[in-house]
Amino acid sequence: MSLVSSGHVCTFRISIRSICAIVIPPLIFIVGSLCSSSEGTNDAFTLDSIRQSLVRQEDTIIFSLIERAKFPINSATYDASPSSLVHGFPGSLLDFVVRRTEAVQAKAGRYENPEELPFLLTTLPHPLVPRHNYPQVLYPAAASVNVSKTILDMYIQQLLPLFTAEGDDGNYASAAACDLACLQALSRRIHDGRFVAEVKFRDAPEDYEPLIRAKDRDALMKLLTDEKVEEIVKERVRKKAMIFGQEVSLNDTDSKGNYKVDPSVVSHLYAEWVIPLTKLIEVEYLLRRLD
Ligand SMILES: C=C(O[C@@H]1C=C(C(=O)O)C=C[C@H]1O)C(=O)O
Repeated sequence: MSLVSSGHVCTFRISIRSICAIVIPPLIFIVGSLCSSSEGTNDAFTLDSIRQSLVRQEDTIIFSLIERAKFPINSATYDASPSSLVHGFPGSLLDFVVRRTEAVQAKAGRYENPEELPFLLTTLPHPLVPRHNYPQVLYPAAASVNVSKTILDMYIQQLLPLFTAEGDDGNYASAAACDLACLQALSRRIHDGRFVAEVKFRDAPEDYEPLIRAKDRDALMKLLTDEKVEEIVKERVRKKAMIFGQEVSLNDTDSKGNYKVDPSVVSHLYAEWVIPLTKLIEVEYLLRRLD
C-alpha cells in the first residue's frame, strides 16, 4: 500500500495544473490538492489511511531485516578508509552500492515519488522514463525535511550489531544489497512523517498555527504525539517479528523460540529510532508549514 501511487493522470488535472503553474507557488500547492480531491485521491490522505500505510510498511521493514540477518555483520562492507574494498572509490562498499543503485533508480523514476528520498545522491540524474503525476500533497517549503544521514549512521553503528551475528562470510555485495533494502524501507517510513504532519495540520490548523508561529518545538511535539498509538505500534511489530521470523517446521515442538530476528530488537528499533525520528520529521515539517 503506497501513500502516493494512486495519482492516475487525467487531462483535466493536467490542464488545471498547467494553468496553476503560472500563478504564485502557494496557490499551486492548494490547487494541486484540490485537483487530487476532485479525483478522489485526496481521500487517501486521512490520518487513518496514512496509519494503514505505516502498518503495511512494518512488514517491509521486518522482512528486510530478516533478509539482512542471513549474513553475519561483515564489517568490511562499511570500512570507508583508503584501504576499503572498492578500488578507486572514495568510500565504503555500502556507499558504492548505495550511490550507484540510487543513480540507476533515479533514472528509472524512483525519486519522482515524493515518498522516496535518496541517501547519498545530492544531485539526481534525470529520469529516463515518462513522468507519473503523483498527487502533490506536501507543502513545498516543508517537503524537503530530511534525516537520511541520521538514519544511515544509526543503521550502521547501532542497529546492525543488534540483529546480525558476529563474523565475516565474504558476502559483502549481498549484505550491502540487503542493507540498502533495509535503509530504503526505514527511510520511507520515517519520512512519511511529513504526510502525517500535513494531515494533522489540515485537521486542526487552529491548534498548530500559533505553535508554529512561536516556533515552539516542545509544544508541537506534545500536540502531535499519540502515546496509545505508539504503544500499539511497538507491540504489533514485536508480534509480527515473532510470526514472520519463526522457523517453520512440520514438527511443532522444533521451532519454538527461534526467531530470525529477535522480536525485542524490532520493538527496540521502533521505540528508539523509528518513532522518535518520525516525530522529529513531523516537528521539522510543521515548523516550515507556514513559510
Ligand atoms: C505517526 C504518527 O505520529 C506519532 C508517531 C507515531 C509513530 O511513529 O508510530 C505514532 C503516534 C504519534 O505519536 C501518528 O499519529 O500516527
